[in-house]
Order: sequence, then C-alpha cells, then structure tokens
Amino acid sequence: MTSVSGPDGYMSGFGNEFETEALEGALPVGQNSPQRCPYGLYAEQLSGSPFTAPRASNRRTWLYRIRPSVLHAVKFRRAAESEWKTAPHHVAGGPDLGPLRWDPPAPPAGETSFVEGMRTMTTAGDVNVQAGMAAHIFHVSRSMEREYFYNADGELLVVMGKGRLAFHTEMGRIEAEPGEIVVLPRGVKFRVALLEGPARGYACENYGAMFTLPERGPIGANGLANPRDFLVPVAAYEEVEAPCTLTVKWCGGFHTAEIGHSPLDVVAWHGAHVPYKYDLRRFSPVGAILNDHPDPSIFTVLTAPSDTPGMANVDFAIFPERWMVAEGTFRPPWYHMNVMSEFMGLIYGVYDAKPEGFVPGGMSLHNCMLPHGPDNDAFTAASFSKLEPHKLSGTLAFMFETRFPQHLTGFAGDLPTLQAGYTDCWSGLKKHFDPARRDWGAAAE
Ligand SMILES: O=C(O)Cc1cc(O)ccc1O
Ligand SMILES: [Fe+2]
Repeated sequence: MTSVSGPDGYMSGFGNEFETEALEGALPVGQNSPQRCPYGLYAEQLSGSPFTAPRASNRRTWLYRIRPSVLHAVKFRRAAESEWKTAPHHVAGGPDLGPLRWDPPAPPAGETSFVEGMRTMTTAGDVNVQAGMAAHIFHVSRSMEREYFYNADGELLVVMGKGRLAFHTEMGRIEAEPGEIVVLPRGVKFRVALLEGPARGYACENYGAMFTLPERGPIGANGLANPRDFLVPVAAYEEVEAPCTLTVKWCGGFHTAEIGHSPLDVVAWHGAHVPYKYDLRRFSPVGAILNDHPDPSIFTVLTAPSDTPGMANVDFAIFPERWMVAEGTFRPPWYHMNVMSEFMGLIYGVYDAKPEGFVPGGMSLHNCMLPHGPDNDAFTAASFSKLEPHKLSGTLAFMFETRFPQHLTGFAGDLPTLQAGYTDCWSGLKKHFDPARRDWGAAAE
C-alpha cells in the first residue's frame, strides 16, 4: 500500500520547539514516551546535539513513527565510492597554489539523483572530530524513488541554482527553487524528487556545530535573516510497504540497507532538530550608508560556530541585490588576504568584484591567505565612476567561509572548466604610484 498523508504547508521560526501531527491526536500530550503511543506508533528521539548541550544550542526531536529506525537499518552493506568526498581528503597533484575559478561544469553522464549527482569540490577539517566542511555541487536529473538517505557526517545546506526540487523528509515536505536554501540536519532521512529540471546547485556539508543565526550586536533586534522567514515543514508521512533502500553516509563511507518499507513514516513530531528552508531574497541587508566597504560578515545568513568565539567552523554569507550609496569610497570588495578560506558561487546576475568570468553555476576558491580582490575592470570602473546611488540589481552570490584550509578534490582539480587564466584578471593592474601626485586620478573623475 502506498499513501502520502499530511497537509501541505510550513511553520515559521528559527530554533523554535515546533509540534505538528498529520493525524489528529497522534502527538502524545504532556509526555514524550507514553506506555502506548496513539495509533500504535513508536516513539523515538533524534538527538542533533548532545543531551547536555546548553538550552540555546540544544536540538532534538521526538518522532512518532510507524516503525522505529532500528527496523530501517539493521543490515548495512558498503556501497560504491562516489564523487561525494569527505575530509580529511588530500589528493596529490592538482593545480598550482593560487586563487582558482571554474566555469559551470558539464552535467554528469547519465541520469543522477540528488545523492548520485553530488560532486565534491573541496573538503576542510576532519569529519572524525566533527570540525570542518565540504563544498559540493549537485546535478539532479531524476527523482529518488523508494531510495532514502541520511547523513551522519553533518548537516547539508543546499543552495538552489536551477530547477525545482521537493525534499521529502521525516519531518515533512519542503519545496525549493533558485533563490532559496534548504538545510537538512544530521541524521534526518529524506529523498529528493525532481519537480522541474534538471536541477543544479551548490551544497555546504557542515561537520561541526549546527548552523544558527549570527548575533546582530548593535544592529539590534531586526534585520539580516529574520527568524520568521525560516520555514519548517508540517508532518507528512509515507505509508509504503514495498522494497526500498536506505543509504547512510557515515565518516565518509556510503552504506546501504534493503528495507521493506519507507522510512519516512513519521506521523507526528515535536522538537527543534528540523529541516528548514529560507528564501534568500527575504534577507534584509545592512550596509555602508556614508563611506567605506564593510566586512562581508554583515551579510552572514547562517553561522556554524567553532569552539573559538568569532572563528566560525563555517559561515554562509550572501551578496544580494542592494543599493550602493557610499561617498568617496572604493565600493567593491577591497584587495585582501584572509585567514578564513572562501568558496564562492553565483546563483544569478553579476558579482561586483568580478564583472567578467564569474558566471552563474560557476565558482571560485580563495583559500587561506591567498590574495584576491577586484579584477582589473572592476578596479578601474570603481576608481573613476561617479558615485551616485546605484542599485546592484538582479544579483545573488554566496560564500562558504571556513576557518579551515579547503583542499581540492581530484574532481575539482581535473575539471575542464577550471579557468587556466583566472589570475590574469589581475595582471592588467598597473603601477600608478607617483610621489608627485598626492591627488592621483583627480583629473580623470
Ligand atoms: O572575496 C570576495 O569577493 C568576498 C568578499 C566580499 C567582500 O565584500 C569583502 C570581502 C570578501 O572576502
Ligand atoms: Fe574574499
């Protein structure tokens, strides 16, 4: 028998305790683990943080399901290797050290599901100590049918680039389109259906503490990513009694179990360890309203902290459409070297530091302490343009920024779309220094 039950929809908020039931009365009242659960369901706790984590970062969910997870996954067999790699993963060879950039890669050969079409560009840190991340790209040309997956290695932040996907999770269903992100927490089972495709995008796998909202400090109680814009699915369950597979990614290995039913059989749940989506177009940016170019941390959507305050395991920042109004200022990003490692992608439009060569579906890697900044065209234009209010319209770029150096995979190093001449974008930067011209460039304005 196959059926999918539950209302379509979302609940709103970030880090809340949510509760939802697809069948009236399925949620036990006043306790988590009654002697007998309503409708003959099994109670199960999924812990995303240690039991003893401080309240603010404690994340667990109680699931009321048709079968307990022990019946989903009793006999795992190692599955084939894939292009989805895990840190530590250091390959010999590859391109010489330097800033790197890629054009969009060709789709993989043959049809690929969300899991099959995941290809790792970089890995950082070490999954065994729950620190670090991986930057992936994915390409989806087929739905996962009776194939389910969960990741024990971390949470997955999915940045939609093209097409539309439906993430059927234990907690319910999330639909996503370009401009939106979806976060799938560690241990949550799901399958991904293709709604409109092929679909492609980027993903950040976070091995560390879960993504949370950054502090706003003096910005105050509002702005940036507002909690109410985060959407969590309502309960929906599959009652599928047919051969299915469940694959787990565990410390970099893939293991598959053959099971006789869908593991998305959660009829009701309550808790805070939840999948969610967020529309990046709802981000409320704060920027320079007089002068100077602020640090990109003002555009942090989500941060996954490390044990060192202010030194994120990984930050997810975006460069959304916004007004540029700063006076007497070089408006694009400054030239810089950064202890953090920056992986960037472009969802749509033009990125102000790189008007040429950085295209939607492409990516760049500016690793730990490797210099980068505006290309020659951007420098010249920004140095001499009239500084009127100017809107950067129809643009959305993002950055995965981690405290750990990012190591290229063999896949990334061998990609034919790796731009051999990327660093030439700076080669036209001339020496302008003239000890006699304190007002350099003034006449040209
Ligand atoms: O390198 C980049 O393009 C990302 C970036 C943008 C910015 O506005 C300031 C610093 C920074 O690393
Ligand atoms: Fe940078």
